[in-house]
Amino acid sequence: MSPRKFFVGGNWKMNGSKKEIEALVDTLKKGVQGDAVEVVVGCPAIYLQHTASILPSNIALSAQNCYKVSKGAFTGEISPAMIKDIGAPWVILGHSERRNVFGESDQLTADKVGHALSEGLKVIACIGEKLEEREAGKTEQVVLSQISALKPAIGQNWDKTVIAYEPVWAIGTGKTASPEQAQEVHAIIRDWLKNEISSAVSESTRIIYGGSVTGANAKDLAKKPDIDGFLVGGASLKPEFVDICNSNA
Ligand SMILES: O=C(COP(=O)(O)O)NO
Repeated sequence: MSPRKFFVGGNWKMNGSKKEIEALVDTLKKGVQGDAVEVVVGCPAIYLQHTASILPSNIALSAQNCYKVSKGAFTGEISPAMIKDIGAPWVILGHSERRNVFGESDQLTADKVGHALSEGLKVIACIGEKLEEREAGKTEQVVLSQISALKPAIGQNWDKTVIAYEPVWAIGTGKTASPEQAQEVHAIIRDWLKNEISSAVSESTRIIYGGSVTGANAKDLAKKPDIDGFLVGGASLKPEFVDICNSNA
């Protein structure tokens, strides 16, 4: 079990409607009591303002992406300033779908992370290897390369950053990393934080797991000492998300 405050993020991705979000928030209101767990929900940008208006105070709102500057001729993009303006304190950045579907590089991800933090947002920064990289024995090399690229952007803002380890081969596939597989990589990340940043940052930074987390497998994953919570996709749209939020109890 982790000594850090448990953190569960829901990543709704490109799903939902005003009606569906209202129903989901109602379920969360009834199931997620108090603030023993830090719960954050990431909704599509178009619904951020509406969701901000109906979320209870113990659940925080996150955007799923943003650009690397505050304003300008970037059609279709949103900025950290806009996300803050509508009352969302968090943003998810570097998700594997941004990297692999939309071609976002380590550098662009770092630029976005640095700008979002400089604008006062808190960041869930995602890293994770592809199946072929794991099968080639490159998991540690890939994951540490990705987090190293974020180091200058995060700077002194590790207290506003959560690291999400999301193996690409586990996202949306139903093939969850085993607790042992996830713990092994989380421990590698924790060691990197200690050696590259500081012991204090290593001890305090939440490292959360994402990739086919469900109400059924969350408890076993949560028992591992370096798994500090989850970033949940599909299951965050279902009532079982409440079970995942309560999985470290
Ligand atoms: O992308 C994910 C995980 O998605 P799933 O839970 O659907 O595998 N989190 O950001």
